[in-house]
Amino acid sequence: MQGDLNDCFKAPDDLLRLDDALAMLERRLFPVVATETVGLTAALGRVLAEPVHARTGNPRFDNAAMDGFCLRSADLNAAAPTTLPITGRHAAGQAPGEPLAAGAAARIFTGAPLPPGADAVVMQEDCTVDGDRVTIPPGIAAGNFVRKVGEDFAEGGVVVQPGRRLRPQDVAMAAAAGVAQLTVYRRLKVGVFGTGDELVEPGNPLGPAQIYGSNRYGLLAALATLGVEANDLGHLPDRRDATEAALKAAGETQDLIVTSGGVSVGGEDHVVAAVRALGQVHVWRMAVKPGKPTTLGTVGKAAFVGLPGYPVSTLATFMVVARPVVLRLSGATAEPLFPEVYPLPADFTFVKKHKRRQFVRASLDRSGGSPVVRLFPSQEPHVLSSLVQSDGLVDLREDCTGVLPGDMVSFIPYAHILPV
Ligand SMILES: Nc1nc2c(c(=O)[nH]1)N[C@H]1C(S)=C(S)[C@@H](COP(=O)(O)OP(=O)(O)OC[C@H]3O[C@@H](n4cnc5c(N)ncnc54)[C@H](O)[C@@H]3O)O[C@H]1N2
Ligand code: MOO
Repeated sequence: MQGDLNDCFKAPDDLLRLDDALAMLERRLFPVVATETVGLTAALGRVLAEPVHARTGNPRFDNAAMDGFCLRSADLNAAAPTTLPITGRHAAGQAPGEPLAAGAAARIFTGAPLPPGADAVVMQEDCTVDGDRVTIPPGIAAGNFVRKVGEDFAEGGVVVQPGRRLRPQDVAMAAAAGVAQLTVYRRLKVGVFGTGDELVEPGNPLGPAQIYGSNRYGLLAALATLGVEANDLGHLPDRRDATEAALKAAGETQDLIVTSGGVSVGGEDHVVAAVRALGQVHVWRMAVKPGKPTTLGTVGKAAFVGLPGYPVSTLATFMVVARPVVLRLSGATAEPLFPEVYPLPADFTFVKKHKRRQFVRASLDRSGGSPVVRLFPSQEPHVLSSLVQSDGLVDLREDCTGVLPGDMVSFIPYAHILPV
């Protein structure tokens, strides 16, 4: 194990930097899927392909922000209370009807259109009602507690931009704009393979030297969070012919193929050779830890991402490399390929090799008040507990050579890069 990792630390200069890889993806990847129309209840997580134009403005008309009384502000005394007759009643959903007479007030409820002439609402808690008369305190100006027409968005305007992976608030916005059907990209078809003769399906007995295959399940779950059609294509054995045949078939049915394992330099690592035979390898090996053997290419008509086999390496490289590929191929251009990082003080010491971008697993410790970043004790790529028992990744850039307590480090919560 340590021998493998020592090799990881060599950090030769010819490895592709992550930022260069992301810039390349940004330039070269475009949506590969056609569009379809979905209703609002099916829209969450789908990628919007055409702008949503508002069929109506919001607010659609001037309306009351509070339950109370509407009036003409010009009728009020500037410095003393004003008593006005109550001449009407306006509830939400009712047409405003006749204009409000000069020198009068009307009962009004939240959301009701203001009658013509009224320009202010006073909340009922501030008014004194005596029979059919209401006394209004001084100091009420025009516009008081009035929701003005078009304040939120205008009729005909774009309320949700294409390229957005629709969030609950985007769905609500489309509904508020009166749009029932949205044009979205079809779900990207992503085929997932595990690789390795040692792998056994969870739930089955293990033979000597066998282990449970976990990466496929991690990847299928991670892909599900991106709104794609994730297809479980099973395990590839450590045989070149079988690997090639399975990848070839997937290249005909999938938009993207994601594999884990079999991309390093071992005699049983057949994936890269198979991809070369079937298509092209654009990137093999990156200056990222974990993730050195990460492979990008094409197989038939499908894009290909080969992730390293160690379970932590698989999911970490999914977050920083595969996720951007999925976003771009799905048409999701509204969000950055790499998530926002949060500068936070480190509560650890770490020695890092120069020239290699490194993502370490860490948690936020708030026991002392404001949060500090605490490193998970093991950063070995086979220690899946490091992902399970931590809150996010710390992004240590190529030029960083180490971290001391109190240094500011860039923290990426899993909630941002691998949300449920
Ligand atoms: N001589 C060298 N050896 C290695 C190098 C290197 O540069 N030179 N790189 C090391 C690094 S770093 C990594 S990462 C691994 C990646 O190699 P592979 O992507 O080919 O991964 P495998 O060898 O297939 O598997 C590695 C490890 O992970 C286990 N594994 C694989 N798939 C699964 C799965 N689906 N579920 C659970 N566990 C899985 C596998 O049994 C191995 O233990 O290569 C180093 N070697
Ligand atoms: O460190 Mo490897 O590069 O674990 O993926």
